[in-house]
Order: sequence, then C-alpha cells, then structure tokens
Amino acid sequence: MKILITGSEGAVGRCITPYLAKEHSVIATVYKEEFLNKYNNENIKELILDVESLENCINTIKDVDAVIHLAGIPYPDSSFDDVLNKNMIATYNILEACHINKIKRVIYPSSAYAVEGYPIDKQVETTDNVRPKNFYGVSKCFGEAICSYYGYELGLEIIALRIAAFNKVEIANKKLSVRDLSAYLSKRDLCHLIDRCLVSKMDKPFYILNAISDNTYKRLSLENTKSIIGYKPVDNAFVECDIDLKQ
Ligand SMILES: NC(=O)c1ccc[n+]([C@@H]2O[C@H](COP(=O)([O-])OP(=O)(O)OC[C@H]3O[C@@H](n4cnc5c(N)ncnc54)[C@H](O)[C@@H]3O)[C@@H](O)[C@H]2O)c1
Ligand SMILES: O=C(O)[C@H]1O[C@@H](O)[C@H](O)[C@@H](O)[C@@H]1O
Repeated sequence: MKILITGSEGAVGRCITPYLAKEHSVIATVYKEEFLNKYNNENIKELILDVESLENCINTIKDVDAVIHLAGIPYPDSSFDDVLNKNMIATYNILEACHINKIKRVIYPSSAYAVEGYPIDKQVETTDNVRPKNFYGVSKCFGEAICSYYGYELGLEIIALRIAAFNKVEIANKKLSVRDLSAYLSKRDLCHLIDRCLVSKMDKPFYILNAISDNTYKRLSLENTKSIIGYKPVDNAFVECDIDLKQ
C-alpha cells in the first residue's frame, strides 16, 4: 500500500512511520523543514505539509491508498484558539483533500479526552455519548463528527481511534496515575492496531474504536476493537512487561 502520514515527526508518527515502511511505501509529511531527512529508508519519502493550509493539503494528499492524520495539538490543557486551527480546521482540510483526491481510507487519531468527563470508575464504550472535559476533547468530538460526515455522506472509509495514554515513559518508574495505567497503549500494540485499521474490510464507512493495551482495568472498552477489526493487544500496563520504553 501507499500511505501518507501527517505530523509524522511527532510521538505517534515516529513510532509508526518506520514500522509501516517495512511493508508499505510511506510518504512521511512534516510541519517544517527542520523535521526533514530523519530517515534513510527507500520506502519513506519525506515532504513538508502544513495541514492548516487547505491548498497545500489538496496539492500533497494524492495518489495514496490511505492517510493517517497525526498532525495537530495533543495537549489536554489547550485553549479553544489552539485547537481551532490545528485540530478542527486542519482536520476539515485533510478530509476535504481526501474527498477531492478520492483517497479510500483515513485513520484519524481521536482521543480518550472525547469522553474524559465520565468518572474514572466507568469503563467507557464507544456507544456512550461524548463527554469532553476540556477544549482538546471538544476538538476530538468535532473530529469524530466530521469524520462521520465524510464517511457516511461523502464516501470515505474512516476509522477514528480513541488513543489515550500512548507509550507513557513514566510506567518504568511506576509513576503513572490510575487513569494513565488504565488508558495505556504500548508501541507494539499501536503498530498492530494501525495495521488492522489499514487492512480490515469495513462494513460501515465510519467506526469509532478504542485504542488501549490489554490493561487489567480498562478505561475504555476493547470489545468492538477486538471483534470489528481483529485487534489482539499483548501488553498490559498493570503487570511487569517487556516494553522497551527507550525506543
Ligand atoms: N500521544 C498520545 O498519547 C495521544 C493520545 C490520543 C490522541 N493522540 C493524537 O494523536 C495525534 C498525534 O499525537 P502525538 O502525540 O504524536 O503529538 P505530537 O505533538 O508529538 O505530534 C504532532 C505533530 O503535529 C505537528 N504539527 C503541528 N502543527 C502542524 C501543522 N500546521 N501542519 C503539520 N504538522 C503540524 C507538530 O510538529 C507535531 O510534531 C494528535 O492528533 C493527538 O491528539 C495522541
Ligand atoms: O489525547 C490523549 O488522550 C493524550 O494526550 C496526551 O498529550 C496526554 O499526555 C495523555 O495523557 C492523553 O491521554
């Protein structure tokens, strides 16, 4: 497959870009020139793409099978102004470019923050109403809604993954909060999950799926992720595990 990644220089992008390049041809787009030339890999082509420009998105996002849209702001304490351009308008730009250029599938990283307002002792299902706790979470609810629109009404195939505490390094020192332990997602579980999102046949044009490891207590239910796309997580933040946190 040919896959384009936005914000590939970020934490999630640095994990999945080299992984996907083992089997696929990857266009790793970055925000600025200083992030270019990080890979010496014939399966990875590096380009600049500012996702806040619709014109740039339309000109760059073409001739690929799938787009993984990671560019944006991942901070729960962001202001409305922060997320308006970088998360909300940028997500519109990506989906509009994908629609115009007939891209088949999009993977959108939503967040547990779309439902973080629920008490910590509730395990949240993807069928529960959204309940954001901050403007970052609001921007992810917007992202899920606009993905649903482009999926059901405009023909794209889109999976919104509610990623939570991805690869938190504090696990090594046992400093993670109960929330972060129960929402933990390891690198290898993320890579496997992205694989499943790319290859699984979709019987609806839009899914919201939870994205955590097989933690003993799960903040987010994994039933749908397992049954719909065959996700088989192997890590568990509550037990001693062999995750190499320095990678
Ligand atoms: N890391 C997590 O635990 C986590 C959890 C849930 C969801 N997510 C989501 O996954 C995505 C990636 O998260 P991350 O942790 O890799 O974040 P990150 O901040 O490490 O990476 C995001 C990248 O986007 C780039 N960027 C910012 N503005 C841009 C623009 N205008 N054009 C192009 N690129 C731009 C930044 O340079 C940055 O490297 C985000 O949407 C985040 O909300 C992450
Ligand atoms: O989007 C998210 O869920 C995550 O965003 C990251 O930036 C936070 O550090 C992490 O705690 C969140 O779980």
